[in-house]
Amino acid sequence: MDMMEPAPAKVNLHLHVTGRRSDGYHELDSLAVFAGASDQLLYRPAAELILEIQGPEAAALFTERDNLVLRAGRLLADAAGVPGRGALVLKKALPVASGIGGGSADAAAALRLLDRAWGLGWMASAEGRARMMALAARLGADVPVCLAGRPALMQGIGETLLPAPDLPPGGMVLANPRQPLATPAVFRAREPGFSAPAELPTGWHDMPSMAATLATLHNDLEPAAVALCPAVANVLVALRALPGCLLARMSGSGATCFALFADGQEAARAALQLPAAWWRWGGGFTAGGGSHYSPLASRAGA
Ligand SMILES: C[C@](O)(CO)[C@H](O)COP(=O)(O)OP(=O)(O)OC[C@H]1O[C@@H](n2ccc(N)nc2=O)[C@H](O)[C@@H]1O
Ligand SMILES: Nc1ncnc2c1ncn2[C@@H]1O[C@H](COP(=O)(O)OP(=O)(O)OP(=O)(O)O)[C@@H](O)[C@H]1O
Repeated sequence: MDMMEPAPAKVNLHLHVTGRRSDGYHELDSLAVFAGASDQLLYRPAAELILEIQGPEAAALFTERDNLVLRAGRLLADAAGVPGRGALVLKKALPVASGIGGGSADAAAALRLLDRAWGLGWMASAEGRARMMALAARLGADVPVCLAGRPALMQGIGETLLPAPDLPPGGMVLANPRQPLATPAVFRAREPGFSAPAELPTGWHDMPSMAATLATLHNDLEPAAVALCPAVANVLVALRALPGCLLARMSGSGATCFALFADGQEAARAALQLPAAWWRWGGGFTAGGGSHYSPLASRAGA
């Protein structure tokens, strides 16, 4: 019997670039949430660590020499001092290089799944979770939030996770014009200058009030992404024209954009009105997936 772990898409509701470190990485302030759109990772025992990739978005990874799932598995095996064996199947449903952290979600799912499969039990103790978080940060800036697997305010370069405001129920549409965008290129194309961190309330009771707050914020990578991939602007226009759309914005480094709706069923219906040539998804928020936990520090004033 296979073991399974979901790898849900991460969506940046706002993304302010607040500074730049001497090593070139950018400091961020970003409210990250998770959509129901998800990859899946399966495990069964095997003599060595191998990965098979299936699913509608698998082809983009067939030439990938160093899949993040295998990197995560090797890193965990080394850190835990175990042989690190298993046959993994990645069912890839999220578009690759699209600003919704698909690779990061897969790496985080691999850490959670192999922790269970290899009987390590790291995720069951605070000390083990801290060690796992450190491994996640070595795999990529988005991997810690994906390991946490629940809404969080990301700061630092992504390794500092603070509690998210209480989120209202609601719906989301995701749309991608099927053009990959490389994260480093988008950061490089950014106009110079920095934004202040967002000032967020402790929560929102309904989606219109959350959208009203978010409308005062922005994604600092959006202009650079539009310059590199003009189709992003078309996606934003199409999302804003959907009935019931409360706010539309790009996620992460793009090109995927999201739109917020009052409820999940309305979002699911709206997604079907977008061009079928795009990757599109509509539904509700999720608290994450699988064995998520909350390694979140406390937010000043929260
Ligand atoms: C833009 C976001 O998606 C927002 O959630 C993430 O910050 C990107 O996270 P990621 O794809 O996991 O990023 P990584 O794989 O760690 O880094 C890819 C490249 O993006 C740039 N990068 C990434 C994260 C960050 N805070 N500052 C950066 O400047 C760097 O050029 C880095 O070499
Ligand atoms: N399992 C994986 N899924 C997706 N990409 C992977 C995977 N393993 C390695 N990669 C590499 O990582 C790159 C970034 O992929 P990913 O889909 O995570 O980008 P992204 O959605 O823009 O991420 P982010 O929102 O974190 O910036 C890909 O171009 C690919 O070369």
